[in-house]
Amino acid sequence: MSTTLSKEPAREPAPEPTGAPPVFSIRNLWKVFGPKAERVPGSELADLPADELRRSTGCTVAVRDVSFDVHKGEVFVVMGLSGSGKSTLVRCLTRLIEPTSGTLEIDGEDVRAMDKARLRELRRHRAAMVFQHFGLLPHRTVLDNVAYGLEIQGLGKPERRALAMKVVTKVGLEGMEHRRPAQLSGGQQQRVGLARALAVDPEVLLFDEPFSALDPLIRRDMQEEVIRLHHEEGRTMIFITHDLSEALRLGDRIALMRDGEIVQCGTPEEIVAQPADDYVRDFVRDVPREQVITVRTAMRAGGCGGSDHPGSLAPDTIVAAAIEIVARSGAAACVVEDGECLGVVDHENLLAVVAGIGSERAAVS
Ligand SMILES: Nc1ncnc2c1ncn2[C@@H]1O[C@H](COP(=O)(O)OP(=O)(O)OP(=O)(O)O)[C@@H](O)[C@H]1O
Repeated sequence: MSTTLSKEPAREPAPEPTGAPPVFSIRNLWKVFGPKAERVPGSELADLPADELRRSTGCTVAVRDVSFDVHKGEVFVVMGLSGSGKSTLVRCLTRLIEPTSGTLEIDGEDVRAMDKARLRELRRHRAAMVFQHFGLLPHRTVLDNVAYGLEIQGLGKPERRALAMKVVTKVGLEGMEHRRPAQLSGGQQQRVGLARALAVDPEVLLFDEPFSALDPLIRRDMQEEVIRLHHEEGRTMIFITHDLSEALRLGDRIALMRDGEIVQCGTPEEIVAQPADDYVRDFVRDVPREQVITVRTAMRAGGCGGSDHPGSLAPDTIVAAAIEIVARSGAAACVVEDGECLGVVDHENLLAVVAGIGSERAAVS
């Protein structure tokens, strides 16, 4: 799998959990499709190979005993190959697909116990979904498509149009608000889909492979748009993709799925530097490691012993940037945080990252 990444510096880390309940908290979640699905989770049937289970019971395990939290302000990416269970998992979060077993909370509230009205409220106000096929209404203008969710909420025409116009501007569609969807490019239509989800000001945005139908340049544009919006608003986002470079670019954390299970959940750096097993290792094999791994992982821990800290790199500096600095100065550089020297990087540590030697042993804090 070949991967290209931007040469942007390492992204700001996601906010640390504050002790507030996670936005989403998922424990031992299963989704089994088929007759009498509820007998499968946790039973011997669940251990059968997928083909055999299907033959003997007519059931398919799409999500298998999955647990994770999504924290406020985080971009959480669910990644995996086709059929690994990404869409099913994310649709279970708002019960667009009914989970078979497990617990599921949003802000500490039990989603599985919600009645129809509460669920509608959840989907409309709290967790809005942006789909790959944008589902725009063809006879409505851009503005009225964006205002659609507000109309459902019962907002009057002038208010909803004013609000929608603000969001249209935010996603860069100003001047196109009176066009109809057919008069827009695919990328512009996707922006309308994004604006429509943003207009209801949801606590969480759920993206289901929203950009996979777009050509690579427009796709890149939209990824940057999402990063920009996230920086501006700090909104919690859950993003499905099967594209590794998209996951690495967007995710604060990535859950990598295989056959319905999460095989590893961690920061892009953890996944690239410390793959949990051979499957993940193979998945990330072609990632340009120097653009994901930081000097915090690459450094030889322990202060330099001096006080002027030559080079003085922040711990989240990516190795690619550190290589340039060390190569220019011809000397080792210190990794410094709050005036304290955490360690030193030199040619040898930095080259080891590029070569994929040793960093799996290093701790990623
Ligand atoms: N309604 C359904 N009935 C039976 N099996 C289903 C149903 N929906 C999904 N599946 C199966 O569940 C598994 C996971 O599917 P899912 O669509 O969640 O995967 P995905 O990772 O999102 O794939 P893709 O990237 O192709 O969309 C697959 O084996 C799929 O065939």
